[in-house]
Amino acid sequence: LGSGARQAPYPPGPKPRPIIGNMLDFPTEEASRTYTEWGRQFNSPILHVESLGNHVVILNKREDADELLEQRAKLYSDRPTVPIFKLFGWEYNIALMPYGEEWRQHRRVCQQNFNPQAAKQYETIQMEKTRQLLRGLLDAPKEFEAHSKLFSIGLAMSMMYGYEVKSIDDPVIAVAEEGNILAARLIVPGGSLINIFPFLRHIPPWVPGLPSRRKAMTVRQLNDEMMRIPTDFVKKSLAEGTAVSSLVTDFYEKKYAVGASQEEEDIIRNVAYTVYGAASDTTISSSGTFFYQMVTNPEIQKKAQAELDRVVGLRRLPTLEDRGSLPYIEAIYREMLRMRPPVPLSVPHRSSEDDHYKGYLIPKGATIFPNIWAMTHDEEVYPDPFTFKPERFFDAEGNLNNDDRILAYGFGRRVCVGKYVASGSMWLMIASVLACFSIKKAQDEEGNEIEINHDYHEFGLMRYVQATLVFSQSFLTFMTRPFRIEVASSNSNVQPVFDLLPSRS
Ligand code: HEM
Repeated sequence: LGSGARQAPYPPGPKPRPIIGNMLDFPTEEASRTYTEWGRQFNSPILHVESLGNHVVILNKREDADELLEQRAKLYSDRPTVPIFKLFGWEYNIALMPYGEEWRQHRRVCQQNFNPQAAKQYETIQMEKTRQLLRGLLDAPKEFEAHSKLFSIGLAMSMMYGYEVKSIDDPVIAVAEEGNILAARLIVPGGSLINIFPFLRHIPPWVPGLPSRRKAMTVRQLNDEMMRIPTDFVKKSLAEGTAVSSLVTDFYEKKYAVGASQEEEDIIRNVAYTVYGAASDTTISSSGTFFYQMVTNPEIQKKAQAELDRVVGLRRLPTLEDRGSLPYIEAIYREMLRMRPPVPLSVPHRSSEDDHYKGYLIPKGATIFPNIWAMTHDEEVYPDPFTFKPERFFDAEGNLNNDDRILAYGFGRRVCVGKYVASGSMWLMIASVLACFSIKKAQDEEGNEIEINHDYHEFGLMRYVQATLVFSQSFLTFMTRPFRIEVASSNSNVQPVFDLLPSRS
């Protein structure tokens, strides 16, 4: 700019302090809510904070996210990255790859394997894992958290590696969990400022809140293990002739038969590794939301069960083929991801050029957070946003409305590439659990319901129902829906639904 020209202002936000700018303003928890509050405070859906040349732009409205991240995707499809990612081994994670040829190649392989048509190949696994979940809930209802974890991680491991996770003590889970916990803590502002302020990596490791070198090394090791263990498993099972079809198995089969380049092999390894991380945590978070919303909304459960009984009947379990005829279950799925998007600030994008929007300057290199949570709690779009109300997805005639874009999956060219697979898994889980169980609060000795804790917590980029505290195990009960048993015993032609479930090994 010439000396006389005035640069367009940055979007509004908290006033920067001298030298450190907004360093102290970055929320350390509940970031999505804080940014929503800022939106009201500064009367702007677009916000800006900055410290030492690191710019962060927050988009609280869907229109702005659509305009920038979708219409102007060319400028907004990069990811913020810092050198320490490499130290962690995160350069293999597709969700974190810079926008460019390498990412494009990986994304293409994802699209080939997870597009709506290809997603159907996972239906058998989705059925199997859902039935294992039902069986687990039936046999050991108090351990429902463990079952839900096993379901989520088991799905990803089966789809990617044909690896059957038998229990949550499986070493593969332990490794992934530790890695995820560390990773999640490190990649959000507040979780670790290092992402926003790369210079912080020069600060001594004993400074609280900063990942130490040791932690970084641990992440790296866990990461390597996460890739190695299941890949070795696939190779071994192919050699032994016990391999089960999966993304990685199918690749090696092809490689051994007709050959494949090292580059292809690396891409498949990275896809499987990324999906394992990307699919597990999001699914755990959503199942937590599901159990929580169902126990707090018994009348919604009843309505859903009435639909299931009417459409599916009592003789069988729902399948993905029923999806089109179960609109209320669909609405529960939409509402679940609206109320509690598992990744409330999405995965940040990065602007690759200076851009001008609505009179503001969005500088090159800015970290862009689409605040999904703010968008799905926008009163103008979703009146009474804090109430769980599947009915909001129906029109006046009682048909599902066309609000089927699930914002929880993000935006633009970086939108969740696994969303069709995720959608199938979530839907099937909801329909199946509700077909078989009524989820209720537990009762104390006097028969009074034990109140559950309503807290959610934000953890890294993720949002969970606070596991042990909230759902302290005995606080939920899973009542098998009695009529199924009754019907079964009064009519010998009807096979009890639970007999259809695999027994627990
Ligand atoms: C309820 C479940 C899920 C939710 C809510 C979710 C959400 C998200 C979000 C918000 C992003 C970032 C989007 C953006 O940058 O704007 C993302 C990226 C991604 N997701 Fe998912 N996800 C889910 C399940 C899955 C599953 C099952 C898979 C794989 C089968 C998957 C694979 C990926 C990958 C590979 C990326 C990186 C995309 C890229 O950077 O190009 N996700 N997901």
